[in-house]
Amino acid sequence: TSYDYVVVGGGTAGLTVANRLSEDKHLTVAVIEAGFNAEGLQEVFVPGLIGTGISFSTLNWAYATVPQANLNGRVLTVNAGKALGGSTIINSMIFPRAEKEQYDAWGELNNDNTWTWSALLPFFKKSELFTPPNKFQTESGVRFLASVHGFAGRVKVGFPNFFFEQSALWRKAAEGLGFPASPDLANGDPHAVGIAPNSLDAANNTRCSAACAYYTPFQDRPNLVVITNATVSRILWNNNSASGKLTASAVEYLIKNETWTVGVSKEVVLSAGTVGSPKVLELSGVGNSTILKAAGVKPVLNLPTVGENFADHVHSWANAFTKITLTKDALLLNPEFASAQLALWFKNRTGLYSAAPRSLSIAAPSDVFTPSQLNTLIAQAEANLTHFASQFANGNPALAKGIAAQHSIALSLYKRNKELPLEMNAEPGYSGPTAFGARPARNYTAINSVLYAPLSRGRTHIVSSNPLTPPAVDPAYWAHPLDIAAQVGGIKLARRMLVAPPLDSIYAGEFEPGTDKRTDADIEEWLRGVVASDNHEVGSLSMMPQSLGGVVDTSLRVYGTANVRVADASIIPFPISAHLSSTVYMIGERAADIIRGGRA
Ligand SMILES: Cc1cc2nc3c(=O)[nH]c(=O)nc-3n(C[C@H](O)[C@H](O)[C@H](O)COP(=O)(O)OP(=O)(O)OC[C@H]3O[C@@H](n4cnc5c(N)ncnc54)[C@H](O)[C@@H]3O)c2cc1C
Repeated sequence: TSYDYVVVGGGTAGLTVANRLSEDKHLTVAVIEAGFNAEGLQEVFVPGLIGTGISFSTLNWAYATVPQANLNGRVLTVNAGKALGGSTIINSMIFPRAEKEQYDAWGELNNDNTWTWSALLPFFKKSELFTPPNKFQTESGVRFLASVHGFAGRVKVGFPNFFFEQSALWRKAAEGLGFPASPDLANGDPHAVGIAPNSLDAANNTRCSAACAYYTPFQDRPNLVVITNATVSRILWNNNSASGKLTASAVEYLIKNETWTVGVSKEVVLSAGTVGSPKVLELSGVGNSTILKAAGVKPVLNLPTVGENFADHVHSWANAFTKITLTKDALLLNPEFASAQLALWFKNRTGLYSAAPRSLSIAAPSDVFTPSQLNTLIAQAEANLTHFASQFANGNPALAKGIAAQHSIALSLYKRNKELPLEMNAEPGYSGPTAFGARPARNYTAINSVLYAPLSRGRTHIVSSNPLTPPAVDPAYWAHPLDIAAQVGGIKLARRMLVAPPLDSIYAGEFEPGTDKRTDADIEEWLRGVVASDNHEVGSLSMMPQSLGGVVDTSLRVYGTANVRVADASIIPFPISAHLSSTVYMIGERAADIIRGGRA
């Protein structure tokens, strides 16, 4: 069999592209997905069951990193969904957007004004089916701007039916510390505090994943075929291409141990995610020839930056005991209460399980550093710019220029107080590194502090020609001093928040990092032992000019190939100040529009 388009990976962007291409009845589209359709599992569709059941065990690639040199040699886990719908099956459903300036910087890096906030906003809207807040939600603090949302798209976006009291106290505390109240965290100006929209079907309070949005309602389309439980091993190439460029002719995949192939008459779209997509390219012979040969793969096209420029957000926390008893901890502390709440959710879609997180704020440098600290940090980063850019580029001179260009943009945004280094979000219950049984059995308030603008860059590469062998993922966390300073600053800001009025009214003492961690050095040392991936990996097949070490052009086509494009988080050139899924849907919409010649 042969299809016009074969999409590798039925995740966030993959299903978006497949859906939009198959709107044209004359096109045939196949999606090949390693996981299964998990839409019917309650741990998937009930918002408050995020992370429970088999979410994190089975529906998860759980990529292990190589030991992290700057984090005491620890091996961390980068989670990524393995199911139809990809990471939107297991993610936290938080659905804001990054700041305008960062999308504009994609255009600046690529000298292409079709990749800017204003050019991309229509594609954000196209993906979205937004339900405005009802009276209860508005009274509970939800605010929104109709002008930035889409009302006829596919991904259902709305707000939960339950709001924790401590989250409201935290939002007021953040406002007291100078964060503006956000009119809408998807408006491109997220230096503010507010309640983020969720990828949630407001009509019945269920998760809306990429499968819910772009597959389930369209599964009867005769020209759309989805093959699940099928792991793509490689792209097969046509030897005598007229264009002189590498041309995909088929895609090979494994079901159990059996090998299958499917023909491609137009294009392959790689949507296997930031770790999965470079893996498939490398297994297909496209990448750094030295790395491929070492893994036992015959090089077909030397494109040395495949898998490089990898970056991820870094998660940390500060938490305190709280006087409030209606927290997420109550569900763990009291199983009977938890059963009653779950029954309540099934009965009328309310209660603690109806709430996906979360109230959040995005901090600017001025919230984290004093002016003199910031000046010193920026001066040091500028002085060492070429040093770090070439260190992170793994010996590739073009990529060194690309990373230097990314760092210059980030630092100039830092100077204008426009780079947003940290997300601070309030967790109405424990969030931190200590397991349930190992911490005091109490109620908590936690502030997650997530490094959003890391300058560190790492890589992901295959180590074997066996498609079932996981790649070596090296995010190189904390390889840049500004990243460390920002993350330490985030913990100090989280501590200030925990005791700021009116949140101080429920404060019952700090648990973590703990009052013995007093100096910056104490905090830094503690963080090295506990920080985690925020599962927001980007950049491994970056959209940048080839002269800057990019892998895809602004049509998302892999350099040197005639008919292979990439649509997923791997094309995002540098980390952005938001949870990623809304941006990845936008990329999927844009990719389909480009493929259909802007006629969609
Ligand atoms: C635990 C967690 C929490 C998160 N929380 C949030 C959040 O609250 N809000 C938010 O906006 N973002 C969140 N994110 C991030 C966001 O969900 C992802 O960045 C985004 O969904 C990635 O989209 P993608 O299309 O790049 O990849 P994915 O959606 O991961 O899709 C890749 C797909 O390819 C498949 N695949 C991979 N390799 C192969 C292969 N060889 N053959 C066949 N199929 C393959 C995978 O199984 C998967 O279905 C979270 C992510 C995780 C993991």
